[in-house]
Amino acid sequence: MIIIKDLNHSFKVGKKGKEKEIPVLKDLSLRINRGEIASIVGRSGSGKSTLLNLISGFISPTTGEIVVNETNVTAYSEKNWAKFRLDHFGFIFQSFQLIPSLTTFENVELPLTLKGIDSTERKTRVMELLSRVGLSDHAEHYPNELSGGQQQRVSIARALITNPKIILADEPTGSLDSETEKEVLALIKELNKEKGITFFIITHDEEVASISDQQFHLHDGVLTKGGVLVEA
Ligand SMILES: Nc1ncnc2c1ncn2[C@@H]1O[C@H](COP(=O)(O)OP(=O)(O)OP(=O)(O)O)[C@@H](O)[C@H]1O
Repeated sequence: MIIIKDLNHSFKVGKKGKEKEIPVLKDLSLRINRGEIASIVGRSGSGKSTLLNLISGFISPTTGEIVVNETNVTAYSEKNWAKFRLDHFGFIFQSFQLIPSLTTFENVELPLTLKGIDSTERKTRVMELLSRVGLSDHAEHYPNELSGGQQQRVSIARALITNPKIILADEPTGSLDSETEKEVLALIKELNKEKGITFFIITHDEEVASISDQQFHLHDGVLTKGGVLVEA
């Protein structure tokens, strides 16, 4: 579950001493319930990535509060965030962000290695998940030996391998043709149903938004659809 209360975010731009504050997110409140697919739709520059970066602690809000899975993370240090992120979130990106020098197996295995899981358990979990996303036969392939849709399946497996409760996805089908997009969206929907994972998806695309239980529209940093009054 993600709760955002009265969030404002400004960036400082310009030369030192002459900085200007540019407000990017304005009085934003929203609630994403456990197990739902929520999407945020908005034009380029509306503040979608900024919102995702705030929810995942890569930047801190100017004012307001962020609560993730019952934890108020607003004032978390980078050290706290690093652990929290690994325990609570999986990430999917438009450009897949697989490590080119690692095989499919190794890319999916990496978050488990970072968490200190032993190699026997890693192998079992990775192979189980590769089978679930239909890539058991491609475990030894490198990213450049896979199609775009297959690469996105690897990155979905990598996002799921630590059993996070929340997946944050930034334009997950933005690099895919429309057939492959449909397959990846169907997989996201199935995984959401099977595992009860919450998905928060940034998109330009109404097709992606259409698989969502809840849609937010962001326009120039203001929620024009889906904003709620969140109780203090
Ligand atoms: N680090 C930064 N410093 C200054 N301004 C920034 C920074 N990051 C983003 N911005 C500004 O904040 C606004 C929102 O950017 P953001 O990347 O959140 O939009 P977006 O909706 O994700 O766009 P896109 O769909 O193109 O990725 C833009 O005007 C951008 O120039």
